[in-house]
Amino acid sequence: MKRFKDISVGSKLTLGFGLALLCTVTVGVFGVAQLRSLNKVTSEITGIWLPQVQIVDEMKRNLAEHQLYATLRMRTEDSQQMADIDKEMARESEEMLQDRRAYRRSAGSPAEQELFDQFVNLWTAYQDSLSSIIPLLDTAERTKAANEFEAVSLPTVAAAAQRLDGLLALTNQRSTAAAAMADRTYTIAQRLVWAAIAFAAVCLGVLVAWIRHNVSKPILAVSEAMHRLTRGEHRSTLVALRKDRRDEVGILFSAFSGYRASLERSIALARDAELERQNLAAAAANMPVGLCMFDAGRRLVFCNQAYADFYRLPEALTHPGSRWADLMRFRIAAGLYVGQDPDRYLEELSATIDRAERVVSLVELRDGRTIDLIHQPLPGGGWLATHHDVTDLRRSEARISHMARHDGLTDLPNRILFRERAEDALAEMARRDGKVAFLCLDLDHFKTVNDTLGHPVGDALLKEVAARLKQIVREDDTVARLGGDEFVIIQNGVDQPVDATTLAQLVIDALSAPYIADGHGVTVSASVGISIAPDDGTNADQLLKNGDMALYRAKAEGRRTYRFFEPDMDARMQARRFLELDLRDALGRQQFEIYYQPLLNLESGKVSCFEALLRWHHPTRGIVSPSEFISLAEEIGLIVPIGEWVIKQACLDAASWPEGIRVAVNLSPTQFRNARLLSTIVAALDASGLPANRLELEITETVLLANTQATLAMLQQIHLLGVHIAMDDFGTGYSSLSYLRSFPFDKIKIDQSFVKDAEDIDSSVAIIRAVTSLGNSLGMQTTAEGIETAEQLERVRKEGCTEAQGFLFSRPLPAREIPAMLERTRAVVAGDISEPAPETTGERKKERVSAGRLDKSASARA
Ligand SMILES: Nc1nc2c(ncn2[C@@H]2O[C@@H]3COP(=O)(O)O[C@H]4[C@@H](O)[C@H](n5cnc6c(=O)[nH]c(N)nc65)O[C@@H]4COP(=O)(O)O[C@H]3[C@H]2O)c(=O)[nH]1
Repeated sequence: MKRFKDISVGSKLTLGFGLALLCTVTVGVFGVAQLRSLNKVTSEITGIWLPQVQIVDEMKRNLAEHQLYATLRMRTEDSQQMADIDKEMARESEEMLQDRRAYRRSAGSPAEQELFDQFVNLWTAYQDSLSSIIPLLDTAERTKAANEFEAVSLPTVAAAAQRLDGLLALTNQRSTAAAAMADRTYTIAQRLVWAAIAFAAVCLGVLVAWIRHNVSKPILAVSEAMHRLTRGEHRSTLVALRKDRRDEVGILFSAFSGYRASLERSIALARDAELERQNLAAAAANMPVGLCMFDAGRRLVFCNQAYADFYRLPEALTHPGSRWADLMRFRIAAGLYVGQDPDRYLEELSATIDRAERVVSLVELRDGRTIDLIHQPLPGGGWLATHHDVTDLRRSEARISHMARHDGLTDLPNRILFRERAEDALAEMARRDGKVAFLCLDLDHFKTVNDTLGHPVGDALLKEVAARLKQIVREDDTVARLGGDEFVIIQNGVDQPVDATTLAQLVIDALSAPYIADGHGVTVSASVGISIAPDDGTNADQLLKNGDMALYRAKAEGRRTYRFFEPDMDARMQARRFLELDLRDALGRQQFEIYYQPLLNLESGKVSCFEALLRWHHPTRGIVSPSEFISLAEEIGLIVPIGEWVIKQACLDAASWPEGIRVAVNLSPTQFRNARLLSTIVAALDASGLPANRLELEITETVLLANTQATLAMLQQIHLLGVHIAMDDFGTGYSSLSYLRSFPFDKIKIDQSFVKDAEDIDSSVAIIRAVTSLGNSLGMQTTAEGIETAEQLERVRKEGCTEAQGFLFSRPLPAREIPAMLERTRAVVAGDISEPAPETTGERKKERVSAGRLDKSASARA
């Protein structure tokens, strides 16, 4: 059901008026009824009672006059008078008759009727008495007549008059009652009218009050709120108003609320738009891009500060309305225009504006700046132009372009520019029917330098290498760095292969000279692989690949040298890749075995140690020498797990040997840098039960290259366990005697190349002597490697070596051959054997490769 407040104001007013009307009509109808009965009473009074009273009064007068005439008639004797009186009496009688008839027509109540009837009877009796008396007057019986008149007529008249009085009294009584009733009816009617007036007044009052409260006031409030809205006070406008009404006022409220909400939205939108406009204006004003807008009349609409600053415009020219032509003339006059013909320039610009086309152009200013100009025509005429100072950007682009094509460290061309230059060189070669040599080179042991001395030293070294290379090559040649220590030289105009070898040797010599890199003295050498176009290839990729293979060969064949590409190298590289795949599975397939070679203590004449030398039983190739796979294992990161296996297995084997015989295990630099090394050694000793002092670790000088605190700390920790540390291959690497002082080695192993040369080369003998004397003074054992003959043994013994190792005593053999090796060594010491042990089955001639623990080529001494 609808709530009252939800009924519309119109309906409420209609309802109110209806109710008021109903009440008023009811009261009015009642009042009219009262007035009607009043009218009836009044009619009765005037129409009935008053005439009756008049009739009765008339009858009373007629009766009295008739009685008077009758009395006179009794007394007169004059005949004339008698006749007149008779006439009058007849008239009176006639009038009486008329009155009686009139009265009878308006007969009243039964009591009145009865009285009237009594009166009529008495009148009739009176008339009758007179009728009998009057004739007596003319006779002598006048006295009798008089008596009779007094005795009968007069009392009858009196009685009749009495009846008339009674009748009059009754009539008066009824008319008085009717008057009283009329009076009452009038009072009621009057009260009803007043009540109706009062009710109408109250209704009107209530209506007015209601309208004031419920219509006028809200309308006023809405009007006031509208005024406040107009004044901008739109926040608290309708707080006092009821908003739950559903009538016209409610609709007005909600319309107002809707209007206010929409106004608020509009205001918010306008505020946002204004904020946006301000932001845009601020952005436009502060953006680093010069911005200007001209109208169709070529007058300035807007320009920002950057635009004014770009062209150093005076303030007067930056105001809206400034003419485009003035601005341009100012810019030309200020010397910012580069061309020769300013007028023509202006004409061209003007034509561009007329064409209303979007134009993007780069404008070079006389002061060196470059402006990126975008001219954008606007729909209504005019145009918007952005002026972007791209000077720095262009420089950056040039720099980025340089960086994209040059190596960041050395500033040499990188792979991208190398490829471009290679293509140019090959194209030129094709035109001139000449040759181009690709010299691929890298540094020998650069990785070791990097790993041990740190990257800053490595970087400094590479920079110096780049500088030296640039000095060597001709201007039209290209030196590029392809990554790491990988360089390539494109040598143009090669007539003969010797031109390439000359350059290669120059490179090797230049790069092998000592360096001071980041404060460290470093010596490296370089290897070079040469491929020559068009014989070895006609595109850069092929030539590079072939040059790399030649480089690999140069490194494999001793480093610090150069090699030309040969067609079969590809096949060898393939073989190496297969070897790598096999090596990855070798440990899991238990294809490794440790061979041992005895070391003889020259003072006691007994075997003091066996060196553990790893062998790989390859399923198809037979026994593979470590010189073939250790460097590969280093490269592919397998040396750590393989080395751990060797330490564990060697300790286990040695634990079963006679007391006092140690086992020596080779450690590659990579293994030594592994943090797990110490725990591996401890675990191997624990597992085998081998005393720590029966384990010897052989490290090369490269481990000590870095000579960092971490390296020395690791050595100390291993040494503290009781493990012996030997410096292996001494003399082949950097041969810095200072390394011997940096750590208390237990043993120095003099490389076998010195032993071999000792017979012919005095310097080798001198070196052996110097090392043994140094070892003696530092309390270190000195072991001569590679003893193959009794003479060599005698020589090293004479030079003071304390230990000897070589084929004379035994070749490296499996662990099960230990007793046989001990037997043979005793025979050698006793002088029963003076020839080197024969080569065993499957053992191949060892290749001297210079990587990892195999770094002991004779060439390294050079
Ligand atoms: N011509 C000649 N050679 C002799 C003579 N006496 C010993 N040799 C050879 O000289 C090498 C001595 O080992 P190395 O200098 O530590 O040189 C080792 C060592 O640096 C490395 N190597 C061997 N086993 C391992 C290993 O388990 N771990 C690591 N990291 N390197 C190993 O491989 C190198 C080569 O090992 P092998 O081929 O076994 O070669 C052995 C041995 O067979 C001799 O009188 N004449």
